[in-house]
Amino acid sequence: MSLLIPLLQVPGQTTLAIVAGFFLTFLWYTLRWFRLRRSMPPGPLGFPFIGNSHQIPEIKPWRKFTSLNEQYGPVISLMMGDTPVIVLGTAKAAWELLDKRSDIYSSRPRFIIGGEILSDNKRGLMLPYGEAWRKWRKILHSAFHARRADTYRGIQSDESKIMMHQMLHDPEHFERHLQRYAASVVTSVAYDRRVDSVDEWIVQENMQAMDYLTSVNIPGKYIVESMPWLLRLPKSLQWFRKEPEAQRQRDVAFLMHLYKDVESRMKDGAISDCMTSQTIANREKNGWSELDVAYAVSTPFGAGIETTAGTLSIFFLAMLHFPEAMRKAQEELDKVVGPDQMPEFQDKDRLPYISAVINETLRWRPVAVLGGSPHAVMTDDEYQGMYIPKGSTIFANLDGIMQDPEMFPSPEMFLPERFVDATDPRLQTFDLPFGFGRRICPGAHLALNSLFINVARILWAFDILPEYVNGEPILPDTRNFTNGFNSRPVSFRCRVVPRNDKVEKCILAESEAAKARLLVTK
Ligand code: HEM
Repeated sequence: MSLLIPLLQVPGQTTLAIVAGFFLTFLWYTLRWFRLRRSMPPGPLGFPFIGNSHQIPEIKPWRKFTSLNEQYGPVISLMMGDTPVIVLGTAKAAWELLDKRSDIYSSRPRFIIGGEILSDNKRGLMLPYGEAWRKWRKILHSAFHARRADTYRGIQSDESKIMMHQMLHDPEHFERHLQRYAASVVTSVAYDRRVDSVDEWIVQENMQAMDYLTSVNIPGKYIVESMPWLLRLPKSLQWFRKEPEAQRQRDVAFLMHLYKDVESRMKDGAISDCMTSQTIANREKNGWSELDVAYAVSTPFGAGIETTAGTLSIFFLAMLHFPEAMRKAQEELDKVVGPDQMPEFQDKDRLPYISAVINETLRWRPVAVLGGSPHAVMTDDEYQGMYIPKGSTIFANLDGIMQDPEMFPSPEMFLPERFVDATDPRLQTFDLPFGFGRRICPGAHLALNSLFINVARILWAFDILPEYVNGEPILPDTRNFTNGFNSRPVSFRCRVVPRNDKVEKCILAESEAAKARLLVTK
C-alpha cells in the first residue's frame, strides 16, 4: 500500500500516462505473444507470462507430453514462462532436427538450479554447446570410444561373474546386485577403485547426489527456470538457492576426496591407468582447475550407474511379463553356448536373439525417458512450415517415441523379433535410446557391453519367475516407475531360480577366479 501512495499523489495527467504506459506494454507483450504462439508448432495455447507452466505436472511430465503428441501431432510446442518448448514425439522428427541439423540443435537449455546453482557450470552434461563443452566431451570420448570401451571388457566380465555369484546366493536382492555391478564398473574405469557393496560410502554419496540432481531437473518444478529474472532479486531473497547450495558443498567435498585419493596413489605409484590419472596427467596442459577435473571424471559415475542398472531392472520386469521371449533366448543360449561354460563377449555375434532382447528392453521402457537431457536450438529455425524460435528447449520424448505404433507395431508388447527381422538400418543399429546428434551418449559402447554380458549370463543361468500368493502369480505393474530424468521400475519382487546344477557349479568356479583376478579380499 505504501508503495502506491506516491503514485496517487502525482498530478492526474502523469498518473494517467503511467497507467496507459503499463496498459500499452501489456497489450504489446500479449499481441507479440499470440503472434509467436500462432507461428510455432501446434499445442495447448496457455497464457501470456506463465505459458503452459501450470499444465505440466511435476510428476512424470513425459506422460503429459506423450498425450499432447497424440492430440496435436509429432511436433508440438508449449511455453514454460517465456521459454518456448518443443516436444518431439516421433523418431523421424527427432532425427530430422537433432541429428540432421545437429549444428544448431546441440546446445542445452539453461539449467538454473541443476547446472548453475547446484553444479557451478561444471557438469558438462548440462553445459551449452561451445568450447567448455567440447573440451569436456573430448575427455569422455577418449575414455569411452568404441575401441577403448572394448578394453574394459575384462573388468566387465569379472564384475559380472561376481554379480552372478551374488544373484545365486541372494536372489531376493537382485536389484542391489545389478547396481553394485554398474557402480563397480564405472568406479574401476574412472578411479581404479572397485566397490564390493552398494552400501559403501562412495556409492551412497553418489546416489544421493544423483537423486538430488535428477529431482531438481524436472521441467516445471522451479519457477525460476521459467522466470530467470528472479535471479536479479537480492540473493537473500532467492528462496530457491538454499538447498542446492548446501548440496553443492557436499558434492564438492565428495568429488575432491575421490580426486585427491587418485592423486596420492599416483604419487605412491600404487594405481593402474584410469580416466582420472590420465586427466590429472594432462590437467595443466589443458588449463583445468582441480575442481574442473574432479567434476569431469565423475561424469560416468553420475551418468552410468542408474542408466545401466535401471535398464537391467527393466529387463527383469520384461522377462516376468513376457516369459516366451525368455524361453526363446534360453533356447538360443543352450544351442550356442551350452550349460558347461558361461557366455563370453566373443559369443556375441552368434547370439542375435540376445542382442534383440537388449534392444527391445531399451525400447519397451527407455530408462532415459525424456531423451536423457533436453537439447536447445541455437538459432531461429523452421520445420515443415512451423517456426522454432532460437533458445527453444527441445525434448525428444522417448516415452512416446518408443511407443509409436507406426515404427513399433503393438508397442506395449515385448517383441525382440522386431529387431531380429529388421531391414531398417536404424533398427539394425539401434542407437535411438542413446540420444541424438553431437550430444549422443558417449557411454553407449560401455553400456551395451554391460547389457550384453549380464543379460546373456543371467538368461543362461536363471529363470526369472513371478512370486505366488495363494496360488496366484504376483506380477509387478509395468508402468510403476520412478520419477526423474532416469526412470526405472519401482523396486519389485521376483524369483531368480538356477536352471540346473551345472550352471551353479560354473558360477562358483568362475566367480572365484574373477575374485582372484580382481583381488577381492572378502
Ligand atoms: C543403458 C545405459 C545408458 C543409456 C540408455 C543412456 C542414454 C543417454 C541419453 C538418451 C543421453 C542424452 C543424449 C542427448 O542429449 O541426445 C545420454 C547422455 C549422456 N550419457 Fe548416457 N546412457 C547410458 C549409459 C551411460 C554410461 C555408462 C555413461 C558413462 C560412461 C554415460 C554417459 C553419458 C554422458 C556423459 C551424457 C551427456 C553427453 C553430452 O551432454 O554431451 N551414459 N545418455
